[in-house]
Parts: sequence; C-alpha cells; structure tokens
Amino acid sequence: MRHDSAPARQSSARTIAKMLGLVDSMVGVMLMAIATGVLGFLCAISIPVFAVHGLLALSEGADDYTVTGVVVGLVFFALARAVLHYVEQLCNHYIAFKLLANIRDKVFAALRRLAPAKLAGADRGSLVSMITADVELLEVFYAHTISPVAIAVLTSGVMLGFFCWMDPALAVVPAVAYLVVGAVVPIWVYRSAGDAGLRIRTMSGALSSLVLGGLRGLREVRQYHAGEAHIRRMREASDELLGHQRGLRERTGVAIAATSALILVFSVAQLAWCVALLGAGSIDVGQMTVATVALFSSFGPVVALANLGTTLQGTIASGARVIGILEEEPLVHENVDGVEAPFTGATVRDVDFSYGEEQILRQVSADIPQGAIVGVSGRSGSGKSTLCRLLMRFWDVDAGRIALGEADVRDMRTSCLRRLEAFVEQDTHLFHDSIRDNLLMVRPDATPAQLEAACRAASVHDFIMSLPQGYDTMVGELGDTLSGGERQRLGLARAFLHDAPLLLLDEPTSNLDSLNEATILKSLVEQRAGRTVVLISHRQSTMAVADRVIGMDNGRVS
Ligand SMILES: Nc1ncnc2c1ncn2[C@@H]1O[C@H](COP(=O)(O)OP(=O)(O)OP(=O)(O)O)[C@@H](O)[C@H]1O
Repeated sequence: MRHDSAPARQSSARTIAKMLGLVDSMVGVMLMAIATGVLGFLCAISIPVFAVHGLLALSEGADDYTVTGVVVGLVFFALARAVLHYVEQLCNHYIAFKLLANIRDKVFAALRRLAPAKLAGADRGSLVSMITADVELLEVFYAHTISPVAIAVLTSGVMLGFFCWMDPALAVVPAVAYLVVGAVVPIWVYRSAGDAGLRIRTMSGALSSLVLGGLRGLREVRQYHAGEAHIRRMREASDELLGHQRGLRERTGVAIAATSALILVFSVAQLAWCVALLGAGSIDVGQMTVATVALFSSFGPVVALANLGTTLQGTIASGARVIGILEEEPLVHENVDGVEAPFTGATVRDVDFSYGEEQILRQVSADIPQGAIVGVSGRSGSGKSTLCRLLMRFWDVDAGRIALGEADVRDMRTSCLRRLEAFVEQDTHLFHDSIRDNLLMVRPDATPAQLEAACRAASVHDFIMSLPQGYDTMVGELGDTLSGGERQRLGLARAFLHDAPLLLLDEPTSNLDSLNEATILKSLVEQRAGRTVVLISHRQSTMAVADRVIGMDNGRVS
C-alpha cells in the first residue's frame, strides 16, 4: 500500500476541504470559538485605544469622562479579554482533541478494513508515524488554523469599519497592512517552503521504519556485526530530517522577523499618513492618535496567520496522509449482510489467483470434505499458504470459486466466515499482554477449563504452568522471550480455543520436537469428529495423519 504517495495525489485545497469536512458535528463549538475570539481581540485592541481616547478626553476636560470611568472601562476590557480568550482556547482545544480521537478511531477502522490484503508489505514505520505523529499534528489545523483565519478576517473587517467610521481615509493603510501581514506573508512563506513539510513527514516515517526494523532485527544486527552500519544509516536519516526541519524553522524565523518589521513600517506609515491628513485639516489630533494606536494594537489576529505559512505545510502533508488512508479502497470488501450457513465441507473450483501481476494459482481445484484431514504439500512458493488465505477470503480469487458448503465465500457474511474458520499461520503474533489474554482474545467468554483443554491439546499447558506466573505471565514486547516452538503451540492453542469447524494449519509443527508434534497430531485426530482440517506441511511425519494429500506444484494441483 503506497500511502506515502497520497499527498502527491491530493491538492492542498482538496486536503483542506476534506479536513474541514471532518469538523461536521462540531460546527456549533467552532462558531463559539470564532465569536469569542473576535470579541476577545476587540477587547484587547480596545484597551490601548480606549486608554488614549480617555486620556485625551480627560486632558481636554470632557464632561462625560472621569478618571474612575476610564479605569473601570479598562479593567472591564482586560477582564473580558481574559475570559473570552479562555473560552476561545477551550473551544478550539475541545474541537481539536475530540476530533483527534474521532480521527484515530476512523484510522483504526480503515486499517481493519484494509487488513490484511492492502497492508501486506506496507511500510510499518510509516504506518506508525501516520497513526501517531500525523494525527497529532492535525491538532495544529483544528485548534490553531481554522478559527484563527476566521477570527483574523472578521476582526480586521470590524477594525476597517471602525477606521472608515472615523474617516474613510484612515482605513487605507490598515487595509493594505492587514492584507500584507495576514495574507501575502503567509502565502509567500507557504510557497517558498515548497514541499519541505511533506518531505519532513515522509522522512520521519522512513526514520520510524528504520528504528522499528532495527529493533525487530536486533539479533541479526548483533550477529552479523551490522550495528555500525545500521547506526550510520539512522544517523544519516536523522541528519537529513534535521536539515529539513532546520530549513523550515529558519523560514519561520524569517517570517516572524518580516512580520514584526512590516508591523512597524505600517504603523509608521499610518502615523505619517495621519500627519498628512491632519495637515490637510481632514482629521483632528484625537483621530490621529486613536487611528495610529488602533492600527498598531490590532495586528494580533493577522500575526497569528503569519506563522501559519510554515506550519500549514506539515499539517496539510499529515492531513493528506491521514485522508489517504481513510479513503484507501480495500481489496476485499467486508460482507455485512451475506448468507450465514453451517460448515458442511469446502470446495475449491478452477481457481486462478495473482498478487498484482504475478500469477500464483492456475486452475486449482480441491475438495475438503467435512471431518477430513486434508494435507497440502508442495515446494516452497508453490502457493499452499495462498490457498489458505483464499479460503479465509483475505484476498478474492481472480477466477473460479471457493465455497463453504454451497455458499461462495464472497457471498457469505464475513463474521460467519471468521466463525467457521481458524487459520494458524507460520508465524504466531503474540501481543504485549499476558498469555491468558493472548489466548482469550479469540474467545473472551471461554471458561478456565476450556482454556486449559485447548492448551493441553496444543501441548503447551505444562509449559505455561512451569512459568512463574502461569497463565498470567506477560509475553515480552516482541514475543521473543518465547521459543519458536512455544509461540507455535500458543498459536495452535488459540485456534483450538476458537473452536471453528474448519481449521487451516500452515506448517503447525515445523518448530516442534517429535514429542510435541505427536501430542498435537493426536489431538487433531481425536477432535476430527467435529472438525475439518487443512494441514500444510513439509514433514512426512505430520502428513501421515492426513486422509488425503493435495500436491501443489508451481501454482497447480499436481
Ligand atoms: N502478499 C503477497 N504479495 C505478493 N506476493 C506474495 C504475497 N504473499 C506471497 N507471495 C508470493 O506468492 C508465492 C506463493 O506464496 P505462498 O506463501 O502461498 O507459498 P507456499 O507454498 O506457502 O510457500 P512456503 O512453503 O515457503 O510457505 C510466493 O512466490 C510468494 O513470494
């Protein structure tokens, strides 16, 4: 799955539109954030403007102004500013974190939908980076982008109205100033940053992959003295990432400096323009002072936008990756309203199948009668595991038909299919949890007696009881505190506990000694009354329990 290419496919505008679409149910809170933000900024601007205006009025001896009145007014604006700013931040962060939780939920649902066909061969590090860092970065968009843009536009609009109300000529410099600081600078920074944000997101995904790969392959790295080379690759990747991050930060620095300089230039320009208007007799000293102070103190909302130019790059890149995965079409669509049927045997008829271009199965047919143990043998790569994956409907066949009883697996409800089949693959994944929970995940309501029976059948009960905490022993994070044979037996115990009528076992005894192999084969034979088994194995001793053996050769049944 190539989710890294998603950003390239999606335009920034489309990504922003899609990200906005995720706000849907929180429009009310967002409007609240915008309203309190605008009022808060207007209160902040009012403090110096009212102070100057009040002082001028007091110095001129205006009747309707008193020192107490001016002070009370200033305190009111200050308190209102504090409360409004608090409410605005509260609303923005409520939206952001609520949305992040929803988005994470959607991403996990998308991954469940895509697995396993679309995730086979996916870059795990990139996925981890997307689930964690990319989703996290969307907080910037939801908490610090949407409402600040609306607040800046509305506040600047109100201020321009205020300048026009005093005298239309006083609004000329502010109009240009707001446009330059709030739009021209951020767009310039955004454009000049190019695809740096996207590259940083992609590189951080690649670095995560490298670290994860190193952790997973720690043994190989140590064994072949590849540590130095691996560290060098990590350092190179990390230096490259740092270089791009530094570049982006430098641009942010330039943007901040340019913004501060422009604010001073426009304030001085407003003062000079006001002096000219004063000289021409079109405004008085009071208007001149208030107009200059009002412009100087009203840049807050647009300054918030000036910094967006650099952060927005990374945010949109992250948004594109997240939306890319949410929109990725699964290879196999879950069937939620298909037929439910009891298991009465399986048939494979004239099946063709390829992973992408490479054809793996050609005209494969096989019968798996109820209650039989059907062996599948053949050279490595001949398509034995693929046949099991098709029986599970992890992928759909290109041609032909696979049926359980009379029902085509494509027409069956996926939940029913999962209930009827259990698949033990060559590598058993154990979660960072206790052995008990690792087993009960397939049947949470199993009784202790059922759990023990499954473990005995898989010849792993005695081993578990020999551990200091028995079934409550925690499995190491990568599962490598257990031997290959122990993991394999735990995988079998899981499948036995699942108690599906069709058991697909891919090399179930490859890591076992003959004693454990014998116990497991005995269990399979003992349970055959209620169970049908497809047994892939290279071992003659394992194949001996099969009622019939299907030979596979180069994608065909031989
Ligand atoms: N997800 C995949 N994407 C692309 N090719 C795949 C995928 N899974 C398997 N293959 C390829 O399909 C072919 C058949 O693989 P399969 O695992 O079915 O063989 P097998 O007979 O079970 O082999 P073994 O005995 O070594 O387990 C192999 O060439 C393998 O490289």
